[in-house]
Amino acid sequence: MSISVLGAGAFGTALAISLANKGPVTLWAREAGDMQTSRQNAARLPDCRFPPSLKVTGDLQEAAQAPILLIAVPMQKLRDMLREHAALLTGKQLVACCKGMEIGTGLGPVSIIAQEVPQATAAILTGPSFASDIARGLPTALTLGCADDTTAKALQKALTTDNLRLYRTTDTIGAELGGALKNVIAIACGAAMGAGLGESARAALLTRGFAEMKRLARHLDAQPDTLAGLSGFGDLVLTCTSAQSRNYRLGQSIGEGRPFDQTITVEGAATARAVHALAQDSGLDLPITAVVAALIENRQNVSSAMAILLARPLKEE
Ligand SMILES: NC(=O)C1=CN([C@@H]2O[C@H](COP(=O)(O)OP(=O)(O)OC[C@H]3O[C@@H](n4cnc5c(N)ncnc54)[C@H](O)[C@@H]3O)[C@@H](O)[C@H]2O)C=CC1
Ligand SMILES: O=C(CO)COP(=O)(O)O
Repeated sequence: MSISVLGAGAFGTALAISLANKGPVTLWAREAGDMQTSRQNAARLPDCRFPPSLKVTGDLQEAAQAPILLIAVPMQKLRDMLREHAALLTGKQLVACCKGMEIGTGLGPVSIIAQEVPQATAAILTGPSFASDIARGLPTALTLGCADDTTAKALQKALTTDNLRLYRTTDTIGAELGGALKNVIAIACGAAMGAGLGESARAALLTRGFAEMKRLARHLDAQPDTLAGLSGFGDLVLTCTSAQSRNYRLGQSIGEGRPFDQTITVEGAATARAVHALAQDSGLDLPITAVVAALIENRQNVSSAMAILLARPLKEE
């Protein structure tokens, strides 16, 4: 079954390379020209050559011929992209590969697909994976979420490769929450490390951040167990401990008081604000998310944020 990837950033390109080692793949890029001639994505994934079975196109109509379309654009761009191209995407299996919650609605990618392309089947691919690891063929395990288990099984089979092992779940809300929220906690961990607060502080933030993730999952009727899987615990561990992560690096730069390149995709910054607003509306206690939103908006610095967390009432774990 042919597959296309829509969005040719680091992750879309990496997935296209990996899947093209198994069968034909089309990668849709808004600016396809350079990649078509150089057979690599020099800007996002330098030195990862495209296999011959990977076709790059600037024509979405051509890419949208495939029944399975992986969508790898940044979360806050997803709704506009779907809306603009809804006619081409209708009836397809749309697999969101982005991680985050939308500012203004607090919704994740599966819900947004359902709203914008109601005649499509919505799924999500998420979990611990750096684009360069996938592109280089290093072993990686991810979660495929789709509400319909029969489709989930078919997508799991279609998207598994020799190096990319997929587990599946029908809990799409849990799967998308895991990928979205780990980025917020990674910013907190990076900030603590950047400010020199130490690895014990990072372990505390990671663990209490995980408690927050499960709290929000319960509130949104997701299964807290999903958060203990690859999307959630797995991605939290990866992103909170590696300077390969852009979210972690943004946190580090906040902790060190350095500016950060605004052109880099850092999903956790918008997601912190989206989730903090959702928590405020529903009276949910998400203290780490609240201080990350405050750090992003320059309403707190790392030492005042840490003081807020440490001064909270003592409670049962
Ligand atoms: N880079 C990574 O290691 C991983 C990234 N992801 C997720 O993948 C998503 C994309 O991230 P990256 O590829 O890393 O970002 P990126 O910044 O490398 O690339 C984003 C791409 O989206 C394209 N784009 C933006 N708006 C578009 C639109 N309306 N139509 C078509 N294309 C559009 C841009 O041209 C760019 O090529 C994010 O949600 C991220 O969390 C998930 C796992 C790993
Ligand atoms: O999602 C990722 C790893 O699973 C990539 O993390 P960053 O977006 O923080 O680089």
